[in-house]
Amino acid sequence: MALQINPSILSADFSRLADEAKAVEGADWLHVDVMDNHFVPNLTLGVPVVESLGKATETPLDCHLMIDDPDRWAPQYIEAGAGSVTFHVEAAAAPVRLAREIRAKGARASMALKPATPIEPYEDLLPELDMLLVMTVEPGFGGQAFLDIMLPKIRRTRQLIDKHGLQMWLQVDGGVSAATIERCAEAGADVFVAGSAVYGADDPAKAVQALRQLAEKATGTPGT
Ligand SMILES: O=C(CO)[C@H](O)[C@H](O)COP(=O)(O)O
Repeated sequence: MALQINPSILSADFSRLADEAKAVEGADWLHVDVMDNHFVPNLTLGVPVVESLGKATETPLDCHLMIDDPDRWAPQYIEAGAGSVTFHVEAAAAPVRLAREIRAKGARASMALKPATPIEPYEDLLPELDMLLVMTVEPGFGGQAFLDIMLPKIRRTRQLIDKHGLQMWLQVDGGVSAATIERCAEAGADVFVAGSAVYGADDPAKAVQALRQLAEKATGTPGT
């Protein structure tokens, strides 16, 4: 199992996005939170900014669409340079068709679950996905406290992935920090989004390394 740390640009200084992206080169992916002020009560950035970010960094872009109508918008984020696109199952009209379209366009297909959305109804969809994102805060804002009531869902999702013999990744996002990453890793997550824990640190690149070491220690697994 590869362990990956994905800094979330949501916690960066938006007036210096290119520099902030460069500050975490060495991370596995740059997590880009797209919010539309409808699906979540916050507004961040859209396709043109993703396109510019892609030109500013060598780190591949992991775009998390917290938006209504991802069926319509996801292809545009791939064309803008996203290497992985996550849509919310609560917002997608046709999640299977959307996952297939994302893969057909050459990106990794990922589906997210808000905290109150269970994994079990979506077991049969797992083979259509390259990653499943279990939100560990209510989506919309960085800097929230980790919801440890999500740990059983992370465990159950890992069991389903293993039961089906899938190689897909299991991502967690929200409140992931030095204080919580080991519990997430022990529960079976292998991709960790961290916003304030990385960009709130004096040295974001060192914070990425420190988080990676903690996740590796918790699982006894070297990362990528
Ligand atoms: O999706 C998100 C919020 O909806 C962010 O990626 C997440 O909150 C990261 O910030 P932090 O690590 O500070 O919680």
